[in-house]
Amino acid sequence: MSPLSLRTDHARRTLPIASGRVVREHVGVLLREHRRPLLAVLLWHLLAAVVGLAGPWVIGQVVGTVTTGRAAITDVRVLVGLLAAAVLAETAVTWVARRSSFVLSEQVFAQLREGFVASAVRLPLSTVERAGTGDLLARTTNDIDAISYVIRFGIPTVVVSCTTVLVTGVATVLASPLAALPLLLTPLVWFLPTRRYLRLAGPGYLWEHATYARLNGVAAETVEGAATVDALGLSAEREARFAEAIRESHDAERYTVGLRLRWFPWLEVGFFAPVAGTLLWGGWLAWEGTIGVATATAVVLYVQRLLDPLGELMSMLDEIQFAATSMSRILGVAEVPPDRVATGAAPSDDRLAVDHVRYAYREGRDVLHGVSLDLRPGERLAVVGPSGAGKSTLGRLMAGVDGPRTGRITVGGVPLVDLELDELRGQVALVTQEHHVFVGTLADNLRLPRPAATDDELLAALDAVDALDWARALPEGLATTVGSGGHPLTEAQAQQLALARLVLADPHTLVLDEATSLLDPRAARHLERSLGAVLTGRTVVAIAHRLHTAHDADRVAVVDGGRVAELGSHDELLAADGSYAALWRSWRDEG
Ligand SMILES: Nc1ncnc2c1ncn2[C@@H]1O[C@H](COP(=O)(O)OP(=O)(O)OP(=O)(O)O)[C@@H](O)[C@H]1O
Repeated sequence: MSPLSLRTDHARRTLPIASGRVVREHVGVLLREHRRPLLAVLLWHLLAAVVGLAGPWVIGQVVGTVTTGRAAITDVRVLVGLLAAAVLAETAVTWVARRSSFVLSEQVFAQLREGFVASAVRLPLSTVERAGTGDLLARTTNDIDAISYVIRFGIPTVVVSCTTVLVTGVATVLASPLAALPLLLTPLVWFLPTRRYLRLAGPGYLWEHATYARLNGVAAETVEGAATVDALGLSAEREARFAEAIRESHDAERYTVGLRLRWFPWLEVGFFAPVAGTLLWGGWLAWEGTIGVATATAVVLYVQRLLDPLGELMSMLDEIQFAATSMSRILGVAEVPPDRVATGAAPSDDRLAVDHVRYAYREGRDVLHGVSLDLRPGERLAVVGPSGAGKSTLGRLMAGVDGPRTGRITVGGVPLVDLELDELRGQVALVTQEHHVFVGTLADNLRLPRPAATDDELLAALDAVDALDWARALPEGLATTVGSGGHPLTEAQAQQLALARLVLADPHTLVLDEATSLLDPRAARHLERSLGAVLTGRTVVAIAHRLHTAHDADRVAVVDGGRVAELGSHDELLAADGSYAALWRSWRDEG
């Protein structure tokens, strides 16, 4: 497979990538929004470039005066004084110009980063899961870094270089159009190689970025699953994955380095040809007497002065090309369509209803085939069935994590996906085995669902889940920093923290997805007591993998092959003698 078709393959698997037109439009909007400061920056740099012209002109005068052989020492002194003043003025104006462009760059960068963070946190969970965390991580780190470099150093460099090149170029031509002719060599040498480079570099850099995303994904997965890697002896497998991801990055980098290696020599030729040209050509013109020595000297110095900014401009062009692909990845995050649009409709009651729901993770492959279920407020419904039947998928849909492909899941008559997320979480919540403790105080962690909760309410929520004792025993109580790097919490404590958050969110319906199955039995019993307190008075859907949960439930739904095969109370289903009765008998006999 060619590098570029590989790149396209990568792009399909990752989050969207904005088109070049979207990137250009966004840059246009940014420039328009910062029009005034940008104009000020341009004027300062223009002034710096004009002041900078004085130096070569004065040197030209010194050379011209000295070569006449009749120079008075006072004339030379005056010129040297002028030169010193020109250098001082250039330094001062350049300092002000650079400072103003740095301030502008920081403002633009902050705006871009805030926009990205806002889009990233709004991403639908299903999209992040499908794309993998590596891609999002790479966009948050590598891409933001690339853009930050270009905005912080690129904008100032481009502005300085363009104005210097423009002003110096015009001054050179004004000094002597004839002597400035070798300047034309530069565009002649650069045109074709630069066009080719720009055509290939964009896709090449996109490919490179995609391989970084893959590498990040493998690294993040390995760190997150370090305990599993260790327990199952998966180091060799992880190493092989790393090696493959690194090889892919290496191939991508080789490709883009190859592009640069073929482009750079032409840049070098384009730099030095006009200097050598003006030196020879200007020298000959002065020798012939067509122009004066002072003019020839000034033209050669001007052309030489063009070299640095041109060099910086060209190397920035490469960085800009790299950052433009980063920008298309950053802006691409905002192109993910929302998976829900709040309509403002308010549920009329607490009834959750599933109506002919179909759902597919991959197009054309439904895993739920027209599921309908009506929950009775306050009941406990156990969902049982063989592995892969669609229980967890149904649970996610009933909690509004994903929207159905067709059909409706409503609460009080309003589809879950029509509710604001905050509103939804006050109606129905999913309880899983995954309980993230965020870095912050215990109080911060508890207040996530209800930022306005008082300390007393937090303590009451902890008490409700039997967690008050250990929470009080923490070094600083509610103010103790927990989460990565903070005071360590046990797995059971982290789960209780999540349950206390649920008490504060106070949804009327809970979907439990095997919430206690991974804990050791003692912790599980303790946690079940805490859970029991949270469940009281709420409608509960328990995705059950132990049948005794089903036995205790008001009703049992047997899901098989993405359909509700049986629905009724434990006794009714036993009497019906269907698949539930068979499952129950085999479980009881095993027990
Ligand atoms: N993220 C996903 N991407 C693609 N397919 C998925 C995904 N999650 C689940 N599936 C598929 O959907 C089907 C239903 O899976 P689901 O996890 O809902 O079943 P389950 O009844 O909860 O199984 P288990 O009891 O083993 O957890 C399975 O065929 C599964 O392979």
